[in-house]
Amino acid sequence: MTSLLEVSGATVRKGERALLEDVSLRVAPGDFVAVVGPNGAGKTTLMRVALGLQRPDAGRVTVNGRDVGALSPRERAAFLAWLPQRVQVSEPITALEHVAAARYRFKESHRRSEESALVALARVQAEALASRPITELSGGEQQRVAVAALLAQEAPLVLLDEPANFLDPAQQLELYALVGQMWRSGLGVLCITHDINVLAHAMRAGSEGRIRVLGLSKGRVAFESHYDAPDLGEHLGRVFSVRMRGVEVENRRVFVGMSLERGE
Ligand SMILES: Nc1ncnc2c1ncn2[C@@H]1O[C@H](COP(=O)(O)OP(=O)(O)OP(=O)(O)O)[C@@H](O)[C@H]1O
Repeated sequence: MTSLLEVSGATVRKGERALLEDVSLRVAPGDFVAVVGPNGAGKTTLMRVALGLQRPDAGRVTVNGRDVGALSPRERAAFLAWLPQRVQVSEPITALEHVAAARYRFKESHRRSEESALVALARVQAEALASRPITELSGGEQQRVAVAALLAQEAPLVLLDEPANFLDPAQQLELYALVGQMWRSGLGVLCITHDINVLAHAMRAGSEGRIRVLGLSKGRVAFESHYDAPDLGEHLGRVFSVRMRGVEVENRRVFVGMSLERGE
């Protein structure tokens, strides 16, 4: 399948420093690409570059074959939907209005947008939140509404920037289970996280090998692998400067970090 999103040799500099150096990746519908790396590795910079919010100093980003910078917001919204760490809404609009607004690229009546928004809210079991002001929802409820907005946008690729960062374990699990459903329904997922274990909630036994993992360190690609690769723990350990071991828990592979000293 063609890669709808292609980042080729992206480099971002701030003064003498390279925040991103020659990073490439491709995401097609049905792909799941996880970008992992420690704080400051350049993950969010890569996300901003992929979304066209930051122009790389070198390299290129294309969406459906066109330079991302040449796309209007409406055109870009037809291909890429973005789930940030936290919903940024200062106006007390309702959850329904928020989700309906994600359909702005469609030329349709307000009523039609709201009908589609209700369907999207129902898909994430959040119909009961429809008339609640979004500013009054808990972090987990807001992220569920944000996932409904992603669905309502009907874009073939979703970009997630550590969307579970502020959520408790139960809410994290729920959010990534939803992401897994979206992936299985055929969407392409580019997911940035410093905690690889959240991905275990998105996959089903047997699908680990389909999750590509790109490790970033100091702005560079440190490794490219798959979730089921035997040496993934070693790769992760190297970029996070710990020892990492993959262990099976209830048929899922998770990674446990241990200090370097105790192993030596
Ligand atoms: N506008 C900026 N000016 C200068 N340095 C910046 C700017 N934005 C980011 N940086 C630096 O670039 C590096 C990469 O930042 P980035 O936010 O992409 O990392 P990250 O991997 O997403 O980190 P985290 O996991 O902490 O969110 C960091 O060292 C950061 O301090």
